[in-house]
Amino acid sequence: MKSYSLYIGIMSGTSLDGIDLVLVDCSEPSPQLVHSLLYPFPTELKAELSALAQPTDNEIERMGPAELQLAQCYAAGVSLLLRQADLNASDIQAIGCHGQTIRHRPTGPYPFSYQIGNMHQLAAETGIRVIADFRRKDMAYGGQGAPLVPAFHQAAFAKSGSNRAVVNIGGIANISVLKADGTVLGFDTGPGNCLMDDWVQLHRQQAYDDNGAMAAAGTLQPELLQKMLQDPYFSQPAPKSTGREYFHLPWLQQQLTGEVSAVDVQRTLCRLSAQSIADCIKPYQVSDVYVCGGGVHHPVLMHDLQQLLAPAQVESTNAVGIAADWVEAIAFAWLAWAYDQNQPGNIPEVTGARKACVLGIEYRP
Ligand SMILES: Nc1ncnc2c1ncn2[C@@H]1O[C@H](COP(=O)(O)OP(=O)(O)OP(=O)(O)O)[C@@H](O)[C@H]1O
Ligand SMILES: CC(=O)N[C@H]1[C@@H]2OC[C@@H](O2)[C@@H](O)[C@@H]1O[C@H](C)C(=O)O
Repeated sequence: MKSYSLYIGIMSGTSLDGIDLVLVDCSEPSPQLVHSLLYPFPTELKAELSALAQPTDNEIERMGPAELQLAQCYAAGVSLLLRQADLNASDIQAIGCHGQTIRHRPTGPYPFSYQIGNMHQLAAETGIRVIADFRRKDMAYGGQGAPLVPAFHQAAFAKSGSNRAVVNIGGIANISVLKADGTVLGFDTGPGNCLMDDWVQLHRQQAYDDNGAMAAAGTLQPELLQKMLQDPYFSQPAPKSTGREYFHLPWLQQQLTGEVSAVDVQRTLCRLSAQSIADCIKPYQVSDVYVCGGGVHHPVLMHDLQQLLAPAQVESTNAVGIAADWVEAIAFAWLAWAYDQNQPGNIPEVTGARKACVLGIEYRP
């Protein structure tokens, strides 16, 4: 009889579009997705997490209750996932939980990165071991603490004999270049969907530009694009990582000095994401580009990427059998598995850490 090694991955990313939960079988060399669900944030908690992602009033008093409520949501999501998969807590080896990033300041004299979520509460409520706090060990060795998914991308997508790229387009976008010689590069390229989300929220009160409709209605403004691309983050060398405390509505509003219509701004923001991603991949002459994260559902963004990266083939990770919506959550299940195997989860060449480390801390029920 086949034996399983089941891990749960939980990711709630910078878009705050909900909590991604996956059940993954790690008994095979390539982790297999067994079940998945998107658990919604209660409206008030979403608003509070969004507020905490920028400098705001009374942060500590607000963070405490927010991280407890977040853990309760994670636990409710786990309970639903187990019910739907007809499994018990005792069937699961561990949960790998990213937590919610509320601040990421990887540079300066005192770098730090906060992923909140009361992990003791999550372990207590689920009765399952939780592995969390994945970023700070890498930072203790001088790394950026991000991106961490390149190690998983290498395990899941690398192909000997060809240069491939994997692009995650969430709120922020990050790339992994998996080279034919087995080495890996990776970093955050800048905004993925976050500025487009902010803009459509401001003008149409929608959480995101569904199907890229607003971007499709606009015309690219080359001058605005060039101005935005002048931001020093885009030309900064790797290792580098960024977040919502940098690419946010005030950043965009600072760029908008002339008269440009709202739809033209949205079209240009879409190209900004595509162009900043493509500029980073182009030098490596990759044959295939696999895209994951919510950006795969934005046809204008995918079209721009294909146009800018041709002759490389741009497609969703679905094309190689890994569900594009769940790659990040699968990566955190895999990082929990890597913790149990005493296997490093970071790639020093990516994060800039002085050494490869086993990432995470264990919380026992
Ligand atoms: N149907 C759609 N049309 C257009 N855009 C979409 C669609 N579905 C999702 N998206 C975009 O994808 C985003 C969510 O992507 P994802 O869940 O990968 O982000 P995240 O994991 O929260 O962020 P990060 O990877 O930065 O942590 C949404 O905010 C939206 O901009
Ligand atoms: C600090 C933080 O939460 N960073 C996220 C964010 O979302 C995308 C990009 O910015 C990436 O650097 C990272 O997430 C993925 C999971 C990572 O660490 O690889």
